[in-house]
Amino acid sequence: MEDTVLVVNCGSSSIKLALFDGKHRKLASALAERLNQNGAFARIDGDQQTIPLKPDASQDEALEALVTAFRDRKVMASVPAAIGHRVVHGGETFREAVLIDEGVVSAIEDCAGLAPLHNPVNLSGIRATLTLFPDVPQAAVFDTAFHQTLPKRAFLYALPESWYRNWGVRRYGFHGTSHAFMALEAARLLGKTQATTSVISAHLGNGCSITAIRDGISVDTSMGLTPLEGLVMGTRSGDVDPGLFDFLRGKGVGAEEVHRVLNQESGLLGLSGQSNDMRSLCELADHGHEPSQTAIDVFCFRLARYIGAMMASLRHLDALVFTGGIGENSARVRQETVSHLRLMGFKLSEELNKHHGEISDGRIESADSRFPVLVIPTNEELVIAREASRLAGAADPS
Ligand SMILES: Nc1ncnc2c1ncn2[C@@H]1O[C@H](COP(=O)(O)OP(=O)(O)O)[C@@H](O)[C@H]1O
Ligand SMILES: CC(=O)OP(=O)(O)O
Ligand SMILES: [Mg+2]
Repeated sequence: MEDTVLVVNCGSSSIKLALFDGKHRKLASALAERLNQNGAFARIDGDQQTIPLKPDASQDEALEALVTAFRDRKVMASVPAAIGHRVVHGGETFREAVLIDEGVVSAIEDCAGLAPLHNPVNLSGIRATLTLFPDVPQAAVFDTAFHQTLPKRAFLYALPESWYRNWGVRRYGFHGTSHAFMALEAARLLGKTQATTSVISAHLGNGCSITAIRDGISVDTSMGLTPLEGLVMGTRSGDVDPGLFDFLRGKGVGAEEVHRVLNQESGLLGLSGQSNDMRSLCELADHGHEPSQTAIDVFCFRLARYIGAMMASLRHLDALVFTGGIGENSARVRQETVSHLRLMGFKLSEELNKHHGEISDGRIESADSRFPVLVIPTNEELVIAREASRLAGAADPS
């Protein structure tokens, strides 16, 4: 058996697959998109050829096709030594990554009510690889695990206490794998240990969340019971007044419809009326499309407010960190966000913000900024691979 590790990130309409060698260097990655719709496609990154898929292929079918393509193209010569899965919601059951057995599968099923868009598809990925590789140890790595250190004052809603006790209604937080990686990488870049590093980590991808990390652990975060709370996202609204539900009921719009719109038709897409994709919105705004500029403005202002809010959880701040597709790539979003934070002493260097990849190790603040500001590429797959091989190694009797 080769000591490769396969990482599976099964989303509601996509699968991301990555293969690492025993030293956790990425050997290959692949992507299947638009699953369960009429236009599914898949490809190995860096490969022009697409992988044939049925137009309405499911997660299981796509996963099997991707694994077969890895084998056919000799990317994966034999069965992997370990498999790691991203699982979005681990509730309060999972404080850390675990090896998957029947009990773990049923506990993940129990958490599905809290993440109906994510956990069922994560489980279908797990079931598919259990069928394809029945003898390989498999680990579940939870988005929520890193946030299990939140203090009560940060995770409780001001709701009847029995809702928490009986039904687990509390703030859980997500993107923990990415935020944990930011804690580790920021410490490395700043020449410190994780246990003494305090950062505010902004993960801005399709889903967006921000976390206050004090001395290496998560102490506050913007997402809540579900990944809908907090920042403006691609199609998700983030924070709204819950009074909205009652108000719209009076207009004949039921709770289910409001829920659907808040998740799928709001955020950047809802505000711009055009796209959930920040890159497209920046282009549209450059061409004078006002609703797109408004969407960017609301996005950045909400983010800046949350950065201010996260300060309440820290004793000192080593850096503000940007990551995720938007955080890593959009100098405009970083600039507009930080421009709201002058009073707190954050200031960017225009030059470094635009060209940090070429001329600095990710630092983009100006010389007179009170705090460092970093851009760090996230690597959730690497964290999952490390966790999976650690757990598989621990399970291996040899
Ligand atoms: N150069 C860029 N400028 C602005 N936004 C970008 C750029 N590159 C990527 N993005 C944005 O990043 C977002 C996707 O982030 P990503 O982390 O890849 O998402 P996911 O959560 O699906 O992993 C999209 O809104 C995309 O437009
Ligand atoms: C939890 C969450 O929002 O995940 P994603 O960003 O992958 O949608
Ligand atoms: Mg990504």
